[in-house]
Amino acid sequence: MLLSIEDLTVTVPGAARPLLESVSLNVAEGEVVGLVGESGSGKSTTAKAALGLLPTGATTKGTVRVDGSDVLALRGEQLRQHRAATVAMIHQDPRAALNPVRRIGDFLTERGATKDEALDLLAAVGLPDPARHLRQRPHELSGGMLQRVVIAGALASRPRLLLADEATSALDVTTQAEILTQLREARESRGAGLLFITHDLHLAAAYCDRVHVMYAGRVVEHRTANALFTAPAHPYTRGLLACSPTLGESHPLAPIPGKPPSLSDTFTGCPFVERCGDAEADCHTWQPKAYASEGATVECRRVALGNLPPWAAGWARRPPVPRNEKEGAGPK
Ligand SMILES: Nc1ncnc2c1ncn2[C@@H]1O[C@H](COP(=O)(O)OP(=O)(O)OP(=O)(O)O)[C@@H](O)[C@H]1O
Repeated sequence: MLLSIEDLTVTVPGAARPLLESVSLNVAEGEVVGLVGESGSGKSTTAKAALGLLPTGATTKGTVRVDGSDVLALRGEQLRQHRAATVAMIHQDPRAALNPVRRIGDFLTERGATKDEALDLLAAVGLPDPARHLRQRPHELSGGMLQRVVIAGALASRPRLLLADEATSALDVTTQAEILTQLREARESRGAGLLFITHDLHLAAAYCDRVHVMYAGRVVEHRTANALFTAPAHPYTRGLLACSPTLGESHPLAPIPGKPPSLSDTFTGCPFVERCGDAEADCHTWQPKAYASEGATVECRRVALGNLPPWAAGWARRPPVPRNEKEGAGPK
């Protein structure tokens, strides 16, 4: 497995609850894995953990392995090498990644590309005039072109794992589609894995092989993209689908009531209970844990009990079992 995050909990001083709690997530070679959720759910913190980049003063439990290396144990030169060569992160704002006074060519060669490779990379990400772009500075290119440059820069070091954090969210839909295609091709031709972070569940479902849904620092559902889209099991996933518009389908948008919790909010039971239209009294005291069935996991007491709301009936053909506990240790 290229990226393997096991039961990761990240706590920072001053926060009433962990930033991440019991997060488990894998990305295999050549795979595109999605990470979705509202703002503050912990998506970026999860991706940064793969870079060994955690908030100052953070304490951790659990493991993060990339290509076999125990990332949280890397220090000094090993950590620098890991960030420079094994993993590459692409952010939403390309201008933040580029030095405004340096030429595009310098940006690529600083990342290990020769001049010929830099030309090939710019062509590979769909830029029209690579030779000219090499001599240009960031202010001479549009936002969409700069994002392609940043992707070329991420590929220059031939990383094993690409982390795309809302990498296409600021772009118009045509440019977004082209960049997603370039990322997929880059991944296929290089056998890299891609962790794709977005707040757009429809985009994740269309683009990824598997999707993790995060809420309040936890992975509340993990399924194949198709299963997540056609038969969401967690009420939060269903809420995300119901409040995002789709082309060609007319359905009234139904926002999820309430707000995502902040780091000062603590929970006595399921973190989603206050916003959940399907909650029962016991959900207020139910300690969340992941239940697994047929390669998927979900953290919902009703699903764990088999007491499914009608819309989640497609979830499991056999009773789910707790992922982290012995079979039989069922929910309250
Ligand atoms: N360095 C830090 N120190 C303290 N808290 C942090 C730090 N970085 C992130 N957080 C907090 O951790 C929580 C998760 O943040 P994170 O950026 O991972 O969420 P996200 O899902 O990526 O959100 P967004 O979509 O807005 O980027 C938030 O409440 C955030 O304020």
